[in-house]
Amino acid sequence: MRTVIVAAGVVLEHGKVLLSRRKTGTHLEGLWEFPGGKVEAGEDPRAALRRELEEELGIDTEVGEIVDVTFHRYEDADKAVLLLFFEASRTSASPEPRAVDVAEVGWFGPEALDPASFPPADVAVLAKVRARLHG
Ligand SMILES: Nc1nc2c([nH]c(=O)n2[C@@H]2O[C@H](COP(=O)(O)OP(=O)(O)OP(=O)(O)O)[C@@H](O)[C@H]2O)c(=O)[nH]1
Repeated sequence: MRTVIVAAGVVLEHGKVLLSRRKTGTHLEGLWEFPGGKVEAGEDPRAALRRELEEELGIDTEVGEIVDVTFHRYEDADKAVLLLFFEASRTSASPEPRAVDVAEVGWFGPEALDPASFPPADVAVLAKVRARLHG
């Protein structure tokens, strides 16, 4: 089984977190997730996250500290993911997020962070993000 490295962003603004929904036809289609994607061979994970946020949501960001690192095996897809969740913030010049290459995008409060709507690999980080939103 191969392991893919994925960089995902925890973008908080005004007590809400930015989430995107996976497109139909992809692995885990329809679920909400922290926007991001695969780190390419030789790519700096923070640079990968900036690139993915630009490609998928059209936003310009600065990537900060690690929020969580998780590992999960998706037996059905015959792949494992090493997920690097980073704090990220929009630069002052950034456009508003829009669904460029995701099904949907939006800002959500803590009550929306129901693990049933997210990939199983996100359970631990969801608890941390919920705590940050309440804090
Ligand atoms: N961006 C993101 N990906 C996540 C999260 N949680 C999680 O399990 N993943 C998994 O990490 C992988 C992200 O890769 P991707 O979005 O670039 O890849 P993909 O579906 O196009 O994969 P494929 O090209 O292998 O079919 C997917 O398997 C996705 O299900 C999350 O919160 N954010």
